[in-house]
Amino acid sequence: MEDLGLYNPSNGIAAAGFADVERVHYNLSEVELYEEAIRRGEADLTADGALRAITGQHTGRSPKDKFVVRDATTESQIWWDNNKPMSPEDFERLHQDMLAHAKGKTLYVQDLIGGADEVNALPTRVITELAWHALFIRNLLIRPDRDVLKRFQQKLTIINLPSFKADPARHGCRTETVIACDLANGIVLIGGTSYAGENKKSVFTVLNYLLPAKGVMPMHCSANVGKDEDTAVFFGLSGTGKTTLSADPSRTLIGDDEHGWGENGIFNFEGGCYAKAIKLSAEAEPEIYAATRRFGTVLENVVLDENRVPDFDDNSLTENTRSAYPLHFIPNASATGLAPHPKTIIMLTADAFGVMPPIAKLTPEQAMYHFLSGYTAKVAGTEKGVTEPEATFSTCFGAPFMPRHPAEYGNLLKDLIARHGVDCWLVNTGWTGGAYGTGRRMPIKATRALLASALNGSLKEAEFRIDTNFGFAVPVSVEGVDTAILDPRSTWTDGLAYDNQAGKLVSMFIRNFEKFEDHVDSKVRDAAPGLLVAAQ
Ligand SMILES: Nc1ncnc2c1ncn2[C@@H]1O[C@H](COP(=O)(O)OP(=O)(O)O)[C@@H](O)[C@H]1O
Ligand SMILES: C=C(OP(=O)(O)O)C(=O)O
Ligand SMILES: [Mn+2]
Repeated sequence: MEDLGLYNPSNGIAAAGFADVERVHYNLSEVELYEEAIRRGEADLTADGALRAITGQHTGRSPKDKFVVRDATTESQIWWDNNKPMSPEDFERLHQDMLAHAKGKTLYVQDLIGGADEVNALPTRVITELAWHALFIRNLLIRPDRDVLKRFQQKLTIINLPSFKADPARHGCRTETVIACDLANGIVLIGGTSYAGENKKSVFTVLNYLLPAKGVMPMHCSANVGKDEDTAVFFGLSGTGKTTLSADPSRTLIGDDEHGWGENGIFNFEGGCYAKAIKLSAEAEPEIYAATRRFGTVLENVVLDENRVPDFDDNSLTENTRSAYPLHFIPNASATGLAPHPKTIIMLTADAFGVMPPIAKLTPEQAMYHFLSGYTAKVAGTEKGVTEPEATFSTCFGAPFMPRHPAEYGNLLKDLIARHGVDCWLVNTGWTGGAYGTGRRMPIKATRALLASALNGSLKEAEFRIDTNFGFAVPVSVEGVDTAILDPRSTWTDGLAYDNQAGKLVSMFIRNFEKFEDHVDSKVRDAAPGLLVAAQ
């Protein structure tokens, strides 16, 4: 039975090949989705009125199970070294099998928009098996007005059936879990995982494919804007602080994760945030904490106590606990998702080796070098006994979401930085006083103080030293910040151990960059770390 409500029947999901489903709910409201999710036993109400769901086996994304259809359109467009191909035949079989799997099921449809900029907006229909996924994606994307819904025409369709198990022999995938992107036809199929983040990052992947063709730079970054219309964007891999640091009471939040940069400035792709909830504290992150403890928010894998109060310190389900809420749950969020051309670019890294300074000024060439490198370090925190951090180089600070060659994104960014005279900084939100295991995480307070002076322009006037390992400029003292942390070597008890660790990290950068050397000019190659030391 199709409950078409506001809909022109020609745009029901029957037209997309679904037949004999038990029921389809179109664009249910938050309250209705709560009722559905709780009635069906998918989720629980928390003491604060949030909706809590547990995802089981998958508590994070499955990048190894993500595929892009390789056809005549995508063949020459995609960076195949980084994207796994799927044949159109395998995709079609997967599609048909998922449509068959949906028979007899209740489905939830949300018609939403990816992209706050009207010209670049991607109307997206998300068809889910789980009511709580429908609420998640409704919180995360842009919710069109009711009158827009009446004439909604999707350009992207996401079908997400967590109970569907893919068959590697039949569908050309790797495991029972699959995220298959047909970029030419605007269809994403998700099966075998209920981690909600796959939904939002699928929209991001499609926009990362579409926008460069229009000369628009898609970015894995958060963004906010100050009173003087001074926009800042914060690039960074997962866990580096995009969401945490973009929530700033003195600035208007544009978005916490994905933006485009076009002719008129930047625009959010989304209409909501997806914050990490592990160890969330009211003191360090008051806005996110408040947004997390209220009606409408979806909590993912957060443990509740016997009174259904969230315990943010409990990592027994995963380290990657999440809170998903609409943008307006942050008090000073933008209503439009639009902001002027950035004045400042921050590249965030969580360096678990404790080598990088808490902030460094980058030349445009160094910015390009670090953008293409995309360095952060993962800590093996969830595995017992493992204390060694692991370096990650994920180009454009988001390799799993980039269908095109990094040089395409790099060239777009390089031109934008030059055209708008943007100041670029590298910020280490990772370890200080030693590597992970010995040192401690950079205090959020210190990071915020350094960012404040970078964004208000005063930091540019500071005295700088040139870092002998990385060649970038590091401030010697900053008002309101403990001078000692500005020089990471001095925070280690053993200076030679620092030099040794720094040398290892420099080598990792150099080895990683080899694949980009033919794609950049000599000035960017010369921005590599270690060269300064060698020249001395
Ligand atoms: N100095 C710091 N700067 C930013 N985040 C920090 C810092 N120290 C600890 N954190 C924690 O690290 C995590 C950063 O995660 P988040 O902002 O969600 O990253 P992203 O959005 O880039 O994935 C949060 O849990 C935050 O509390
Ligand atoms: C949603 C995600 O992004 P981030 O951790 O950057 O917030 C994710 O990696 O699943
Ligand atoms: Mn985030």
